[in-house]
Amino acid sequence: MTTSSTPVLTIEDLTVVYEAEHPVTAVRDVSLALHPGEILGLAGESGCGKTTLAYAAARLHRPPARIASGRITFHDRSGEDIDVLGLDDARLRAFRWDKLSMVFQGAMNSLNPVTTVRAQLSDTLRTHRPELSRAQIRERSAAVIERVGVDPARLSSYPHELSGGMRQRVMIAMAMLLEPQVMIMDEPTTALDVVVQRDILREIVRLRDDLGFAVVFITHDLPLLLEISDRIAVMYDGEIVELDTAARLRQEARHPYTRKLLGSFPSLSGERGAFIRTGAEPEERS
Ligand SMILES: Nc1ncnc2c1ncn2[C@@H]1O[C@H](COP(=O)(O)OP(=O)(O)OP(=O)(O)O)[C@@H](O)[C@H]1O
Repeated sequence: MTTSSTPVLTIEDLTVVYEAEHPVTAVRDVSLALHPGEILGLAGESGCGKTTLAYAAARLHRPPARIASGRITFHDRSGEDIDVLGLDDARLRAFRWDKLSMVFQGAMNSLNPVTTVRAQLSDTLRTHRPELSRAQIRERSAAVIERVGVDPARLSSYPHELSGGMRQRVMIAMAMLLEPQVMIMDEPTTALDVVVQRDILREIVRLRDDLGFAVVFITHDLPLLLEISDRIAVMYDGEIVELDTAARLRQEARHPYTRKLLGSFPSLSGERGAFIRTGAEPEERS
């Protein structure tokens, strides 16, 4: 997918510290530009700071995490530049889900167990789109649930009546509901079995193609990340040490850590997208 030159989100010199007894600088001077419609993969070993960066970008970090310095700017399609770190609580609530949304690992468990899928979707729509009529809310809820491959009859279901895969799809529908320009996905399918993961990932790529939102995608599955990402940022000890297209990283990774990371997957010469397009299993992807 080609990317336009004006980013949708820019992160500049972001530093995030956990103010524990021994403070940990989990994200160090990170700068990043996310372009409209691109899938940016975030790779790196456990503990390198991926989740901290993702949470901070959505301003979802909680104490002891503190943003020590940096700027996050959302370049809205309306032309307005939004200073994300400067938003007050009310504006932040309006910003989240609407402009930028998140799907985290296990997000499916954050669905409210005592309300139906329909009620959860319509609550969000009523809050953020008060101008919509009841009929429009019903229509939109059915359309979004269908888009993520769930039968709209399921709108009347409670979360416990759905499989894990379906619940995670509902969370993706929630994240897409207001047509945000950026979605941050941290291990969105990790808790699911491989076949369901593949179906959902294929769906995410297709939806991105249709709707044009940008995605920051975090997974430990490097082969998968290489296939679905337009560019990959490699993090090491809180810093982004390399950022390039998946193809170029495969051929000419400069940083020793990236080479080590790629070297640990000897069969990574497969054509990008084969897994998503054909559903080939990892061992067939050589
Ligand atoms: N609540 C916390 N208090 C103190 N340190 C923390 C806290 N949460 C995370 N850290 C530290 O911050 C660093 C980055 O953690 P983070 O979870 O962002 O890494 P990650 O790359 O997402 O790891 P994983 O891939 O395992 O999810 C690690 O050193 C971790 O120990």
